[in-house]
Amino acid sequence: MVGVSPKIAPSMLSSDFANLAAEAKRMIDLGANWLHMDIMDGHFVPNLTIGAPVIESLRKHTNAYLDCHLMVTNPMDYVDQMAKAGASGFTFHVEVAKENWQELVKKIKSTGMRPGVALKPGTPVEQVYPLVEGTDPVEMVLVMTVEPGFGGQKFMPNMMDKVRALRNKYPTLDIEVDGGLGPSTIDAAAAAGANCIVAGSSVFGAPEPGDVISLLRASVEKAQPST
Ligand SMILES: O=C(CO)[C@H](O)[C@H](O)COP(=O)(O)O
Ligand SMILES: [Fe+2]
Repeated sequence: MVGVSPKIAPSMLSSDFANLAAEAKRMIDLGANWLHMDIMDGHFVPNLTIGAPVIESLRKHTNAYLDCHLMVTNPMDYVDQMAKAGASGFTFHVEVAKENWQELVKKIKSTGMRPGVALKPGTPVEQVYPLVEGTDPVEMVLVMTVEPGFGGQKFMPNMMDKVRALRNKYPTLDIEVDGGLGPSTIDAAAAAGANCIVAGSSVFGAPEPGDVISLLRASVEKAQPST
């Protein structure tokens, strides 16, 4: 398998929001590649988290890649504000972009952010193929391995069929998995071909978060030795 490099992305949803800058620095110092930022609007999902003002505040304290996962009903409304705030990646959900994904991807790219598309557990993987193959393709697919909305849920192993299908079709695509990833589930995700690993509760809840980050990376490297 032609692999792509591992990116370990602690989900800051599980961090201490009152100390976000320090938590971000701690994760990067422990070896994280990206910081995963969960933006929720209380409408697309039944939870409300952070938005552009928090990204803007955090950006003043870190140069890290901010991997923003937009769980919102109207992603187009967020592009300019997230770009201005300093987001690095902008991953929207395919379920709310069936009509306007081409325009949306173009707009994300025009701001300099990196476009990605996410899909919920109930969404067939075929729905994202046109977005990967378009003239303005997305650069990452995020496969949700829990129902979006909350951290700390149980990994859904049957989502690995989607990851395998994507990896077989797109050997160099960044494929991210999000939800319930940790030491007991990473091998399944890595073997299926995921290279971008989001992990919230398993990292922040560990006595030694750095050990979990290293273990996640080692599993991806072992499964994809060409990286
Ligand atoms: O998008 C998300 C929830 O919708 C989070 O990124 C995800 O749940 C990470 O948390 P954990 O690793 O604890 O499952
Ligand atoms: Fe997420």
